[in-house]
Amino acid sequence: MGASLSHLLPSLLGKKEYRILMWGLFNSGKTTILYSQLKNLGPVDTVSTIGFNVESVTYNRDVDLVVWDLGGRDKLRPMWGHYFSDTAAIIYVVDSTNIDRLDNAAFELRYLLDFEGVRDVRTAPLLVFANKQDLEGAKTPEEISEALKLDEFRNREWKAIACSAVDGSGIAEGMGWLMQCLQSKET
Ligand SMILES: Nc1nc2c(ncn2[C@@H]2O[C@H](COP(=O)(O)OP(=O)(O)OP(=O)(O)O)[C@@H](O)[C@H]2O)c(=O)[nH]1
Ligand SMILES: [Mg+2]
Repeated sequence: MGASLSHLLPSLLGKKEYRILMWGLFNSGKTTILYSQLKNLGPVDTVSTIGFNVESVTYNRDVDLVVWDLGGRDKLRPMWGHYFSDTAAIIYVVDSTNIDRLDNAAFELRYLLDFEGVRDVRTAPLLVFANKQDLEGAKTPEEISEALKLDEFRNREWKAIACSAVDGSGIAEGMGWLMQCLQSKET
């Protein structure tokens, strides 16, 4: 009862609520982005996520987000269809310093986007966070876009943005782009 009322409250107040799915290889920085930056909790110690985290995030006065952070090691992929209905947008997080795993990151991104039965994900805008830019050797968002072959995605809006989950750079820019995509879809 409490949960369903709290779910209804934003729409009763005229607030928009968007469900956002965040994924990427393990250790890419998803949980750090969620708690340190989106929930604004400051530095956090994370452990590799088993299953998922789901959190409500107040984006601004008019918009709430429900962010699903799926563990990169998740063995529960057959269950994905249960989480994804009404997904408005996807955030894909990449460790920009881990060049050896970029091919794998490209493969796993397609696995997610092709996932059967995930109707809304087929057109949802895609924000790629090229994370860990505070570390030496981080690839640029252009290099990450190329490695992930993002220009193959012709039927959805996408953008790669440099960020650091540790110092917060780029997070607001990325989320701002995503919100613009979502709001322009509605007008
Ligand atoms: N230097 C630096 N370290 C980061 C950054 N983002 C995350 N980390 C570190 O990378 C490690 C993994 O971060 P997590 O947020 O747990 O990664 P995850 O993507 O949630 O991993 P899984 O839950 O296993 O899928 C942690 O030690 C973080 O402190 C970043 O932007 N810069
Ligand atoms: Mg995690």
